[in-house]
Amino acid sequence: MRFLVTGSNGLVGSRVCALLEKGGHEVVGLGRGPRRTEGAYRYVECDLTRDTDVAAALEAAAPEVIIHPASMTEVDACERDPEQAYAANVAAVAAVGRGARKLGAHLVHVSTDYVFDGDHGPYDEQALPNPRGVYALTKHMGEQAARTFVPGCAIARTAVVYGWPAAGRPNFGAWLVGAFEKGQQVRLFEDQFVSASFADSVAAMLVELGERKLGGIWNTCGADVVDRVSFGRSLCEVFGFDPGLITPTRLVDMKLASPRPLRSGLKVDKVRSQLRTQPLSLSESLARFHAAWMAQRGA
Ligand SMILES: NC(=O)C1=CN([C@@H]2O[C@H](COP(=O)(O)OP(=O)(O)OC[C@H]3O[C@@H](n4cnc5c(N)ncnc54)[C@H](OP(=O)(O)O)[C@@H]3O)[C@@H](O)[C@H]2O)C=CC1
Ligand SMILES: Cc1cn([C@H]2C[C@H](O)[C@@H](COP(=O)(O)OP(=O)(O)O[C@H]3O[C@@H](C)C(=O)[C@@H](O)[C@H]3O)O2)c(=O)[nH]c1=O
Repeated sequence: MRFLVTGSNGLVGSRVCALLEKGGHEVVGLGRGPRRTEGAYRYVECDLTRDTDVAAALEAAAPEVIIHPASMTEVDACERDPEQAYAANVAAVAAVGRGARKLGAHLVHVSTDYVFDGDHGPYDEQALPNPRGVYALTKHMGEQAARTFVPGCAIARTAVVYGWPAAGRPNFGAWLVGAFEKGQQVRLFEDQFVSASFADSVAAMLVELGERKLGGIWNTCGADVVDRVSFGRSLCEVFGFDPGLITPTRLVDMKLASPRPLRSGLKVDKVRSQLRTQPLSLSESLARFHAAWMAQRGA
């Protein structure tokens, strides 16, 4: 099948491209600026906030399926720059959706657990979003934009994605490993509960949604809901780092620009029962994360 993947320089997009290539699919990766990932798949430079460029790139690639992870993902930067956040997380989705509609392509749109307020998580696919903060609001609007142009699209919500090697912005897991390796103290939120997700596993679920052209909402994330301190301590155990480097703190004490959901987390019963790709437990995810880290160090 012919796939087009946006955000191919990013964490999720790079994994999706690699997996599709491995699966024998024809892949076009779309990214902003020069290519920053390996692989034999075709790379096309495209700023998704430029409607006419998006239309032209999609038409030229003529994909059967589009997987759309590209997004402005720095939560606090979105809060400070709503114009940019709207352009990347809403208008760009509309542009991709319009192109998909014109081509009759299936669309797998990638979204987030942050569409929920985090008052009563974990959430299943039926739960009603109540976004707080600019990143969350724009991601929620992005979901509506995708559904407006491609009613049969898949909305794949994921959460706290981490992986090695880190592509795109520094991810939570890679950031922790970097700090612990240097013996640096980190302050971790003890009161935010999340479905942390291993990037390769998320990519595998997105690929299955694309290959099977499934529509509707899907929680494509890790199987366990965990607070950030427990995640850090589990990571220390698997990697052999000192858990004493973790100072538990409350999210509110970090005085971040954007609000974040506290009791978040996504339920994975639907994915478990309907996808062949099964969500990974935290311990399996961390074991794979560690293996990838060791492999890159040549160990
Ligand atoms: N990472 C996480 O913890 C989570 C992510 N998600 C969602 O998953 C998806 C993938 O995230 P992830 O891979 O981790 O994020 P990354 O930040 O690693 O990748 C996002 C990519 O989108 C690209 N991009 C942003 N704006 C544009 C634009 N205007 N034109 C073209 N490309 C653009 C970025 O390009 P550039 O490199 O040039 O900036 C980057 O390569 C996103 O939709 C995100 O909302 C959901 C929950 C958690
Ligand atoms: C989690 C955490 C982060 N930090 C720092 C690291 C980093 O500089 C900054 C933000 O961290 P994170 O990126 O992990 O947190 P955050 O930006 O909230 O992560 C979110 O990203 C978006 C894309 C999503 O969709 C969400 O699911 C979620 O993964 O705060 C701490 O100091 N302590 C902590 O406990």
